[in-house]
Amino acid sequence: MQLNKIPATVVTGFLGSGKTTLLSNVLKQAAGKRIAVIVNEFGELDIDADLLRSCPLDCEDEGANVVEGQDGIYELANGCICCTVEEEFLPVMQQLVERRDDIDHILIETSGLALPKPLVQAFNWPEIKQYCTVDAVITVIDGPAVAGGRFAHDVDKVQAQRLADESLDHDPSLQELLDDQLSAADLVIVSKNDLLSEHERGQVTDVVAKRVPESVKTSYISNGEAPLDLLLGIDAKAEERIDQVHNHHDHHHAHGEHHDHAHDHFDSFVISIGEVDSDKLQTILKQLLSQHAIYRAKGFAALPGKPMRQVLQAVGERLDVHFDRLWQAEEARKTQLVFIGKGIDKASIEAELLQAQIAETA
Ligand SMILES: Nc1nc2c(ncn2[C@@H]2O[C@H](COP(=O)(O)OP(=O)(O)OP(=O)(O)O)[C@@H](O)[C@H]2O)c(=O)[nH]1
Repeated sequence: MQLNKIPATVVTGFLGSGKTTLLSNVLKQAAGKRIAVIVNEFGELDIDADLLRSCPLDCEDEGANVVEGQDGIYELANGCICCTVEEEFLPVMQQLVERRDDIDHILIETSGLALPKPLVQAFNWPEIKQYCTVDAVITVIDGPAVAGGRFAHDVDKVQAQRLADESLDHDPSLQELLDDQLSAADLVIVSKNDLLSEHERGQVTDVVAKRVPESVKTSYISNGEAPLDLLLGIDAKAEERIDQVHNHHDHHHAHGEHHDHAHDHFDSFVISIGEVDSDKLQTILKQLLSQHAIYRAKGFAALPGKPMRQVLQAVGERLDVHFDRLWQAEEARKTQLVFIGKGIDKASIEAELLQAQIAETA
């Protein structure tokens, strides 16, 4: 009898495209399923794992059983999973394989700068292949960003002309990442459908159609809300044909040589300051987002006298802010934000943000 392999779903997509939002919805819906989650972050702070763990106030506690031990969420922070397959990903997969009787499904969120191919190829390593299969590579793309020509300059001529003047948006490495992340897709999820007009939806459809075969389904979703049977149980066995998928970055990975990888050209740092004035912080952040090539900023803010922690999420120039949960007794109340971008300077960004810090009173 053939051994039932554990299905693993690889969720990939650029910084801020909506991967964590999608995962968190899967976990909410997957009642009774025992799911192990591997979250990989490019920055040094594992904010996504923290967000997936944090239970909102209205949490009804009826979602998936995230598998026991390390609470089932494995964090691979500080690096890109596609470059640390052997050192970081494989050992975690080996741990999961040992616990295979307790696991129904594995969900893997790659960092926004990761290429899915090397990760999927790792499923052909004998230690993994015997017990696991890639159920699907799900590529999440940010609908409004793609329609706005942020990645692909074939969106439309007027946009392309406008973008030609904006160095922030005119970045060929982003197009390569989009191509490479889409080339491995078994399912394409276009996120932020709520922000798309009919015309923009058509633009996104055109961009996707040029990059994936017709057999690959595309779904438009809002706030990660997709039915579970759309996302899980696709049974694509993606590892079996991943070697045929062509990537811009193939040669960099071919001989374990990662030095000129696309994401080497991105800067990432964490800024940690004290309690802040929220309005001031948001004003400063918005200014920074419009002036610098910051692709992603996210983290938490501590506000004086507020028992709740504030989450800040910036994607491109859009900033979302909400309170997610109470600060816990053992946590230091501080404001911590990770920045990922190009040519961005930690000292100058920190100096700006410090203007929002509340002076400590003795
Ligand atoms: N309006 C809207 N916002 C969304 C949607 N999906 C995600 N967002 C927001 O987009 C931001 C980024 O979402 P995440 O789910 O954290 O994106 P991610 O791909 O996990 O980001 P990284 O892990 O940093 O690459 C957050 O502020 C989300 O609330 C959506 O469908 N509609």
